Amino acid sequence: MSRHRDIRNLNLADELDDEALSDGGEEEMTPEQQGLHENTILQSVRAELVQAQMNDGLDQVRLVVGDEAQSGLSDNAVRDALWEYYFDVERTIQWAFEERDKIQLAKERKAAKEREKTLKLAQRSAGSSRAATPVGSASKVAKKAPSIGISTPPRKAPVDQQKLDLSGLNLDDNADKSEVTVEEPPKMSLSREKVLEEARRVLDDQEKSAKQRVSIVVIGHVDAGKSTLMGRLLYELGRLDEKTRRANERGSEKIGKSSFSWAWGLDESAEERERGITMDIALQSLETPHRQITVLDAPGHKDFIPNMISGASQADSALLVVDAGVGEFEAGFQRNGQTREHLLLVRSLGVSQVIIAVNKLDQVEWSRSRYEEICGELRPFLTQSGFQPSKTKFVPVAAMEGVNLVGREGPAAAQLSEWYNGPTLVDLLDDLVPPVRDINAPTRIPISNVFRRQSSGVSVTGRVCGGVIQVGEKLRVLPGDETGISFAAIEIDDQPAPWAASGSNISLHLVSIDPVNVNIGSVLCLPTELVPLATVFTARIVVFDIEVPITAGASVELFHHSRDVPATTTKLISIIDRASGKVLKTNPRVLTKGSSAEVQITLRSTQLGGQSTSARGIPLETFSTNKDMGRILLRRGGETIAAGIVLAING
Ligand SMILES: Nc1nc2c(ncn2[C@@H]2O[C@H](COP(=O)(O)OP(=O)(O)OP(=O)(O)O)[C@@H](O)[C@H]2O)c(=O)[nH]1
Repeated sequence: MSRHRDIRNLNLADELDDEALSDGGEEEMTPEQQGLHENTILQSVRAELVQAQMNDGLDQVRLVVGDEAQSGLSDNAVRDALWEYYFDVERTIQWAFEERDKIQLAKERKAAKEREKTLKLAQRSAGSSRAATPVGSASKVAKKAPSIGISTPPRKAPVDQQKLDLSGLNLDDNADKSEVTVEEPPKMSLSREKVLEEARRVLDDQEKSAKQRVSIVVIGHVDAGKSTLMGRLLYELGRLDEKTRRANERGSEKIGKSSFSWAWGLDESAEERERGITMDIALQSLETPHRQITVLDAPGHKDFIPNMISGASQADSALLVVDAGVGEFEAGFQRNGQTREHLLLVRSLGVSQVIIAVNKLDQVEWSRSRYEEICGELRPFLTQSGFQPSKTKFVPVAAMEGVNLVGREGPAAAQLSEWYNGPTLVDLLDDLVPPVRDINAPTRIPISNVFRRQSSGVSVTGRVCGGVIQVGEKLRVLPGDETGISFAAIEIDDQPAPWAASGSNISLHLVSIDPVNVNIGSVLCLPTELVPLATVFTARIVVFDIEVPITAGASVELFHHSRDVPATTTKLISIIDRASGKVLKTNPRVLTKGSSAEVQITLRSTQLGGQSTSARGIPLETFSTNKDMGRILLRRGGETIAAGIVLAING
């Protein structure tokens, strides 16, 4: 039986051969870019594995566990076995990442020690009685973290770095000659009360006069035109300069993908550009007359739904892009299409306002009836999914030609102008309702991305889900027992800020921390206001349109912000009437589609290298304590089966 690709046998030289894609391929990658590039490759390997597994996974598992008829195993048992297998693959890859990071860290520590030794020797031999200036002290400004997502286009790697087993992940001794600095945390400039006061004042002022901040996740079926739309919009609003646009045009033409040139404004990794699909969340910011908008461009392909969930959990609102093409809209909207799944997911994650851009109208000759047909199909589904009609807005667009994004001038828009005189996309974006910011709540920052640095510290991105933080403040990272970590810089939309309040999408540079303990899905909080760690909890869930019912003891994948872990629905407690909240049935045997239920969920232990490791608690809170921290999703076999809220932490 063909097992999954063993990543230790991958030929990185082949994987990295992206000369044709890189703009200025003769330049060597910086170690930071090399690290990002390797991450991109591992992510794509993971995607490939999942895809291969989903394609022939059931057959493969049948080979292992035996044909159903012979073994007497039920379909459910086979599916569970498949999921065990899937998690095994996931853990192996995770393990490779962690090994790479550990080795990198050990090297950094060694280099730092050697540096310290050399400094001491130098001082002694100079006979100086002065203390050495600490290297990389507060005055030495940390190098800017790469912006969020895989946004630095990788350069071609030198050939001798292009080998992969674990040593090929850029771990050989000669690979790292970068200077290692030890940064000291800066001091807090204001007391906590003062920061809260200032935050309140600034947010009030913003509400009255300045631009208010909102974040939006761009969702929709694969190839609907999400990245093209955002790339073109960035250009129209002056956020993408002419030079970059031309470079993207030339680059995409060179590899025969000229129709993706606008998408290159957001899809920046070589893998994404080569395949013509978005794989990870790309983060950008743009301004409309009254809004400062953080844009999270999500992947449409079903293999990357976990990344899409991570993006959606950081957003206040959604922009759904649908393809008006005949058969294309229908493909996205059918059962299992991502138009449906994405809408359900974002609503379950708390997003209540959505703009629907009906795209590629140029392909249907600007047909008004096609536009109205699509709006008519979507409206009832939006209402059923829990979106209020007043919070759903439709807009006809053609992303490639830039029609009705900021205006409707020029011949390309003439046919649309004959029947449409409503708002443009920018008008609707400018009207988005900003989030309610609970700045008095305990500080919570679920980490959505981690950038380990060649020097000291680690940069993370995430959304503040409650409270306020300021530069220099001590934080705790959970899970883990690392206390007293601190951060040297905050960025909001790539701009440095002294503090950040609930609802902001931020990038933080953490110092005085062992980077091994900072992972995607970890939560940062104040040491005085810890988040509970849960391995068992009770949740109220709504079951999606599934074919195989949920049973007690079923294996599921639990999603919470950017984390996904294996879990089991250990108890089906009751079926609830959605409208009245009354218990309809206790201890049901199964949960079928559309039902609302209370269940107990237990995190599962994992198998790594043949050994079972017990489940580690994840930072979780009840929905009544913090809405953003108390939402979960359940997936199985690559399908989202339920969404829910946490009612109680049981252990
Ligand atoms: N004719 C026409 N084609 C478009 C338009 N917008 C996008 N496309 C094409 O649709 C294809 C997919 O565009 P992308 O922007 O990559 O789609 P996406 O939704 O971001 O794709 P994923 O993120 O991978 O799901 C590309 O070939 C685009 O050129 C449009 O307005 N008109």
